[in-house]
Amino acid sequence: MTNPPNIAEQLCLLRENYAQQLPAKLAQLEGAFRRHDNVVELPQLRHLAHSLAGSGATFGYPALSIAARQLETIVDGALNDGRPLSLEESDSIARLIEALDRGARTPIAPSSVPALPPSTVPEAERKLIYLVEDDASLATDLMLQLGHFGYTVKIFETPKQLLETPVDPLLAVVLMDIVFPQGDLAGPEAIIQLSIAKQLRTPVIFFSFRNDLTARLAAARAGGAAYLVKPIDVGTLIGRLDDLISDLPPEPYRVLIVDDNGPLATHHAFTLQSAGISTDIVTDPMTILAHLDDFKPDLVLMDMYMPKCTGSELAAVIRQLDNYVLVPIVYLSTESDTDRRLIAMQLGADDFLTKPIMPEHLISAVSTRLRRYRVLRSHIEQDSLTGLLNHAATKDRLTTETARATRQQRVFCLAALDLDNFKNVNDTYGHLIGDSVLKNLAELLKRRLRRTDIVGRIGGEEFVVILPDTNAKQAFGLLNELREAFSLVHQRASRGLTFTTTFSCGIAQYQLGASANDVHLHADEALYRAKQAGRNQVTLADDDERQDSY
Ligand SMILES: Nc1nc2c(ncn2[C@@H]2O[C@H](COP(=O)(O)OP(=O)(O)OP(=O)(O)O)[C@@H](O)[C@H]2O)c(=O)[nH]1
Repeated sequence: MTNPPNIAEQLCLLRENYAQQLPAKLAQLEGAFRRHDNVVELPQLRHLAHSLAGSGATFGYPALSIAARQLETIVDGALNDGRPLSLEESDSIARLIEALDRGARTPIAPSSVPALPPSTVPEAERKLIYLVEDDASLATDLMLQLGHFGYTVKIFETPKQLLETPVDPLLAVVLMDIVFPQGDLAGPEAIIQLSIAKQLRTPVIFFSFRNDLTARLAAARAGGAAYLVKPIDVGTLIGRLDDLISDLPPEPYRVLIVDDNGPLATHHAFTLQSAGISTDIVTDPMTILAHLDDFKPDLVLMDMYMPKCTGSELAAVIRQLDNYVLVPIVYLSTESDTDRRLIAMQLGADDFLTKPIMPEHLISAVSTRLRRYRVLRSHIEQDSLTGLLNHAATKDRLTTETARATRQQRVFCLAALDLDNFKNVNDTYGHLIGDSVLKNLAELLKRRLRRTDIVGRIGGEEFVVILPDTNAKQAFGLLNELREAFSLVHQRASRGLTFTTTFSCGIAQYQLGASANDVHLHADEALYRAKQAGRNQVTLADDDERQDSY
């Protein structure tokens, strides 16, 4: 998300620019009216009136907007009948032009833009965990295990040590044992003290070999967010941590604004950005396909009438694209004619918002639709076991990434991962334990990769990772690190037994002109070679191997 430094100032600047350009726009409209006997001028007159009707109120000229809208309706009538303006209509327009002039001289104060939500510490930085555990070997083991998933763990041997340490602002969670040499409930007692003394707000997970009601009650009274019984299953712990840290700022919503009126589009963009929504603007509708691919909007906010093509035509085009069949398309228009609205909606749009619109109304209307869309999309795209993208969604993302790389001459890598001898895991420990291995790998990939990386589960024990703007050498280093980390994760079987397992990986770097299928095929071939060479390794596709040696 790119928020401008001061949105209120930027909006003020837009208003000033608009005010400066207004006399010229009115003169242009008057000129077009003077030549109205020439029927060719009428569309131009309507266009100018339409533009003023849509933008006037947004920039503080509501009276001008109303007059322009009336003028547009009159010209529209004549144009629809294919005739020149009648004498009566010309008189009305002359009066409306006077009203436009008056409206231009009486701007109203701008409505305030909602303040930005309070900033949160970025996700990448909120991975610090305090672990309070007197068994040094258990503490070290847990620290290493959590480290594989990208968490930083600080160990305290006693609750007293924790009480004496200033709380780090980046602290995400406290992991607290219950029993210490100092007392059978020393852990929860220390947390109560800490909460009072330092107003600890961080969630606490208690863990213990004790599984009795007294211990659990003490943990609950100390405000524990979860209770785990030793031996701790890392997968379960990671799941709890994820639940607790899920108040992290979600990926910002993305709104694509399509409007040939640049200042108006910018105004809407600033309004939405003030609510933390990321925006992209299209002023030339003919460039929309590239914007869709690059920006991947969660909603398209569209003007109805633009030169070159109308909003409805554009909506119909968007609906032809498989990836955008569901994305909400909302018109932001001065159109009030119900029939025309209905026709426009039939071509694929979801709703109409009427211009001018108050900033808070725009934000609220757009946010509701964005939330609904994200929930719907996650149901359709997620693999239910791991929460990663499913096969179809991953394929879509790969196609999109390939198109983007081709167009922008960028690089990306595709990594194909497959668990080694997974059938043995299922046969030895059972299908449920196999499932938890799959979940653990998914967690590791989610936690250790960038937000911009795309992770999907495309088959039973097959995963892929798309790494945008990453070359083969970088991808090799990264996946090899993940391979090693995963091989060290203690997978928990029944009766406290643990085992380790590995994956093999093939990586292909996108080569200019290649298709999504080509890239996938090359990654699969490299994966096959990794399996043939003994498993638990990362192999590059032939082409990439020749380009660099490692
Ligand atoms: N637990 C679990 N197992 C699954 C799932 N989907 C597929 N599998 C199992 O994954 C195993 C895949 O086995 P194979 O394709 O023979 O490969 P492998 O044993 O992993 O051996 P290599 O790939 O050659 O290293 C089969 O036993 C499948 O039953 C799932 O959702 N859960």
